[in-house]
Amino acid sequence: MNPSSYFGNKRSNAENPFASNFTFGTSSASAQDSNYPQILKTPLPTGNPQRSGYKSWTPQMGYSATSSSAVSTHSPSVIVAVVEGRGLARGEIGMASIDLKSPQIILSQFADNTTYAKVITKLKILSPLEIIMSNTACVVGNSTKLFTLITENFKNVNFTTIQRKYFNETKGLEYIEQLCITEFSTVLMEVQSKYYCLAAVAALLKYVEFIQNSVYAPKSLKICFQGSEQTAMIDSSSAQNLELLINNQDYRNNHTLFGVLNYTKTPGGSRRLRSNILEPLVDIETINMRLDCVQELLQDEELFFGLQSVISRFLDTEQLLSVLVQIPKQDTVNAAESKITNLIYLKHTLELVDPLKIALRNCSTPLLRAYCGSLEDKRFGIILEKIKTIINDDARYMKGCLNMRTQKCYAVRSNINEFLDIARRTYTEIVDDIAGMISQLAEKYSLPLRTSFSSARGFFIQMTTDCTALPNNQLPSEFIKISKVKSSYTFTSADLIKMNERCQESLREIYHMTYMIVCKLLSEIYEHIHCLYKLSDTVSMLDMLLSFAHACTLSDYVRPEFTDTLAIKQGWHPILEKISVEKPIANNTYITEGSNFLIITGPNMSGKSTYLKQIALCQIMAQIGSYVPAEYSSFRIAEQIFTRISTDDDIETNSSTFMKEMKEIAYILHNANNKSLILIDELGRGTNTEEGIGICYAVCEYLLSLKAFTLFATHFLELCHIEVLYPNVENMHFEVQHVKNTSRNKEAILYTYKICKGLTEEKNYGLKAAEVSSLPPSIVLDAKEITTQITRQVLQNQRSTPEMERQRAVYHLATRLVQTARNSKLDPDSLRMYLSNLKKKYETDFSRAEQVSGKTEE
Ligand SMILES: Nc1ncnc2c1ncn2[C@@H]1O[C@H](COP(=O)(O)OP(=O)(O)OP(=O)(O)O)[C@@H](O)[C@H]1O
Repeated sequence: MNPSSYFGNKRSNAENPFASNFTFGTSSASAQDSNYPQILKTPLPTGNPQRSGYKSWTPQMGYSATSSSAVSTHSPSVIVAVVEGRGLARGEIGMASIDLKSPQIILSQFADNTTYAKVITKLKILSPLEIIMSNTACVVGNSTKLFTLITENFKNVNFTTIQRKYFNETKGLEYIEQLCITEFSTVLMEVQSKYYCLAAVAALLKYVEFIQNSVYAPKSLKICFQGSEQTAMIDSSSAQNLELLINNQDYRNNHTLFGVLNYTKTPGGSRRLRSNILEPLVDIETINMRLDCVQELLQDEELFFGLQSVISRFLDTEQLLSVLVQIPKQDTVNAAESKITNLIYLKHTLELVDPLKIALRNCSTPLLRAYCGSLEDKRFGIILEKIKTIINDDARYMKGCLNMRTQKCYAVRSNINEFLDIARRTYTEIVDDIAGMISQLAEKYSLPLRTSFSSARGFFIQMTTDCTALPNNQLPSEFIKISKVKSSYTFTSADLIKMNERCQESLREIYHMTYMIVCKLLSEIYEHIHCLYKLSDTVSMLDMLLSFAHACTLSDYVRPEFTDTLAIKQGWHPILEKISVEKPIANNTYITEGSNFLIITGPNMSGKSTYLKQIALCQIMAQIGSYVPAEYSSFRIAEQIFTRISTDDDIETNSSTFMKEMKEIAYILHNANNKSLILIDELGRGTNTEEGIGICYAVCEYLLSLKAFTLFATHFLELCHIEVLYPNVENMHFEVQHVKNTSRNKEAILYTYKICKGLTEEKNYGLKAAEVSSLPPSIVLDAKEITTQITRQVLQNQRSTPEMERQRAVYHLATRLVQTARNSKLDPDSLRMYLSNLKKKYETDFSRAEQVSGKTEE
């Protein structure tokens, strides 16, 4: 039997019209091989495709192996095809992506603006290994703006251009019809008129099948369509500023939001958490369903520990599926070994379904019940029964390469293939001979020798002793390839090398015969295998929810509510809590539509940036279904979260820091809407004060035209004046205290990290900081004098008139009335009565209030 056909492969090599044209390298160029990231093509060194090393691919080229890996803590395994509409359809984007570790294709199509913010953000979230675009996007001297932007933003990602003809929507539809598993076939209805994502998927699959040197089995892929509306958008620089996944000081440590929440036990759970943090939900019902689960897990210890113990035994189900649904084009030893391993993993995974059901049997929340229900699928039992007819009951996943090698060797039951039984007896004899030979050598030289094994060296000898205990301080000459780590020696002998070779040879035979049996078995169970998609979804979601509950047990988080107000009582910064010995000082936050713009002032180091970040982190935690670090919290769903926060370790020059600031702020202004959460910290610090204030003022005025919730931290006290002009602005500040340092007879600042109403009364705190630094006293004195003069002038200009104050009061009254009317559960008649009573009471102010409230409503 040809193992390649065990899935009933209709798209085999022989039938592939292109097959003869392809010149693939060795199997080392396969993405299944763990070397895959190391063999990529040279990354694009500059934004200019005409000069640089991006590659243009045609099927005739196959896949060349010449390059370095893209560095990332999360090893990239996603390939994305991007295509843009032409002519009138410019700006309409089609995307298709596949994760090589998970057999899932995600399609999307959306309209983007001229900055292509959505495409760039989506790509950043995918953190792709490779991006594929049409060759027409980068015609020499006439590249499209999308191509230029992508190449500029993804300098370390590999680019491949493919002829436009491969972006073929008809082929895309055919691919989906052929490859999508039945459970997800409704995707066809969603995408059949979405030509750009269909075109992208056609190019993507054609390319992936050839670089992988394998085809996907029919009806084997989960294919989903994802518009851009279901999740909140967090652009990549905000994700970086907020340290969602990577710590800005040291990328290796886990002082990030991901680090705070990640108590997942499976790779799938951790991937799910990662993608949720980058794309929080916006649907309150779904978020609340998750929160119900977390609450139940927190209230029911037995459920929590029972579930955690089962989930932690799962392997990477998505990766397993990914390998199971691929049909290798060449039958190599590696392919055989990998299929046998995967069948053992599959058995191990299916054996966990019953324990998982038992752990969930008493749960009550709808989402947990739904996941429990999904485990009732009969196909799990059918597959397991079939596997058990061929595979030994005790064949299971074990840690350690020798253990796993033994499991693979003896996986198939005896008496199924008599030649296999003979080969295994031979293998056992060789292994016994090796052990016997090593104990003889130990006796011969009176040395404490042990048999060891590694996948690279096979069997070798290990000895832990001091060399001075040896005759002449040397090992006997019979031992070769000696290496020493601390007091442990490892070596081999010529005889042992020969025996290892015999061992390998018999193993190859065993693997070959086992592979044949495994392939036949897989062909029988293949029709049922798609239930694993459900299982991997269940496991990764349960793992993430358990992780949220686990994080709550370590700190006093609270369940968030969702209203139209952002109200956090005594909230704290979750990452700061993780890294500091003492619990951070907690603070309140209150932002409503009528008071949606906070200007935050305070001396250096008083806690402004920390406060801003804490709010965004709490918002994200709430929107992914986690509890949040506070005593009480209520959030308005944010459709986008924008931050402009200066990072301390900015190594760029002043001018480029300024340009970065401007780019970031322009991005916010282009994309913010009424449902955004915007955090801006120290805007304009990269230029002189007057210009800085000017820029801040203009930006604030623009943002004030939106109903977005904005927090604006600044050292420019002049900005606080906006509160007088705009009633929806509120000044807040971080309080500090002054204490006498008796030993030095000087005043020192004590940071309270407490936020209070109003603008900071601290003046010249920069000068105070300069005073305690090593700046010469004469310079500090001069600086003080000049500052006093300037401040006097500024304060004079800032004084508000009685009319301004009155307008402010009226506005506040008006907004409060509008809110009361909205929130009240009164029937229309009672409401009218209530308002007319109020009107009588505050006749004059009320008529103004009505005018202003009318304006607000508009
Ligand atoms: N709520 C808090 N509880 C405890 N420590 C805090 C708190 N907020 C801030 N800190 C500590 O104070 C340090 C300075 O805070 P932060 O950077 O937020 O100040 P800042 O006002 O933004 O300063 P600058 O204006 O110089 O940028 C932080 O690194 C943190 O260690």
